Amino acid sequence: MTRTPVNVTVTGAAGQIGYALLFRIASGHLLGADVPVKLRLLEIPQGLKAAEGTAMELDDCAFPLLRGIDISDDPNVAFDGANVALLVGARPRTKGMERGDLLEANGGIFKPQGAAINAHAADDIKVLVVGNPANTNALIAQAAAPDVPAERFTAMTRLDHNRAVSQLAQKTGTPVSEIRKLTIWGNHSATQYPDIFHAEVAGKNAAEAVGDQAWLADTFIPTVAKRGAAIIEARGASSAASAANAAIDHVHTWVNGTAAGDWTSMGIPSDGSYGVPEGLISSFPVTTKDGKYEIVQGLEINDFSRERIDASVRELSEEREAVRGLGLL
Ligand SMILES: NC(=O)c1ccc[n+]([C@@H]2O[C@H](COP(=O)([O-])OP(=O)(O)OC[C@H]3O[C@@H](n4cnc5c(N)ncnc54)[C@H](O)[C@@H]3O)[C@@H](O)[C@H]2O)c1
Ligand SMILES: O=C(O)C[C@H](O)C(=O)O
Repeated sequence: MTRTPVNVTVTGAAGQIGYALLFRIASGHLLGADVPVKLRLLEIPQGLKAAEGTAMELDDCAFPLLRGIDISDDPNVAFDGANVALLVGARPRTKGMERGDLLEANGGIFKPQGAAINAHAADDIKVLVVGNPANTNALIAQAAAPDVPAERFTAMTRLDHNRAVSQLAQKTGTPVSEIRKLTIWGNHSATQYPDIFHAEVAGKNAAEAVGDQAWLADTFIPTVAKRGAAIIEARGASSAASAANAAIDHVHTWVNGTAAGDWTSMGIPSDGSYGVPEGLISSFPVTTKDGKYEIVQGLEINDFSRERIDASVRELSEEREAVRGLGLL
């Protein structure tokens, strides 16, 4: 039986991340090797021509799973019937800029997009916000979509998760495939907290395997938390291929499930777990199954972790207040 194609809307399709992302969606990495997709690309008017060029290249790949590409500068058209929405289009951070500086510039983009999702997306819509500041942009879009279940709006911390896995693998001389149960808590920003106290390296507790508190506090955490800025400094542009890869991982895991004995990190609306105020879109350890996620419960949080989780969550609360003040919530 031929499966109905899944409509995947990508905003900012002509940008750097878009260019790295679209080809992988079309080749089956987002949803699975047997799932046909239709791409709906949203750009601003100045980006339409470049999006058309990318669409020509997508055609030229003759991807068997790609069943159509529509391009629009109207969110009401681009989100019509969307099953998955990847909100990438935003203004990227440039050298010396903190993510907070972007709140006002990008807030205006996510409110109308949330409203268009509310009015036109399919009932099973799943939204991933990549554009920064991702957690608070997701909150803005969610607030503008009162008819969509709040938990369908998520923000990307999978890139941070993958960065942390890689750093830990390198430190312990272990393959990435042997690292499990790592957690990113809080905001996708320099305050995020990559937590290895419950992680495992080849089945052993990661903090014990590392056995080096100074490395954890002074090297690992800052390296992961400031990796985005380090990439901007080195490349002169923000991370693109690794961000696209993380977006693929986030949605693939959400739809297809986490492996037994492991979890992942997602920015999701808090239900109050671990003392994170309800409603903030904060990163948590989650397991996924049948297209739904659940926060991993019952983890013991030591003082070192508590302090860092609280600091990042405080920043999220401040961002929420700031966008409230701007009338975006
Ligand atoms: N969450 C993460 O881990 C993570 C990682 C890397 C980058 N990012 C963020 O992703 C975003 C995109 O990065 P990029 O490198 O692709 O930037 P880019 O500037 O190359 O591309 C952004 C694209 O978005 C388009 N755009 C702007 N406003 C739009 C709107 N209202 N509707 C549709 N399209 C719109 C632009 O025309 C442009 O083509 C940035 O905010 C960046 O900071 C997030
Ligand atoms: O840090 C940035 O501004 C880009 C992105 O969010 C990243 O983490 O690479």
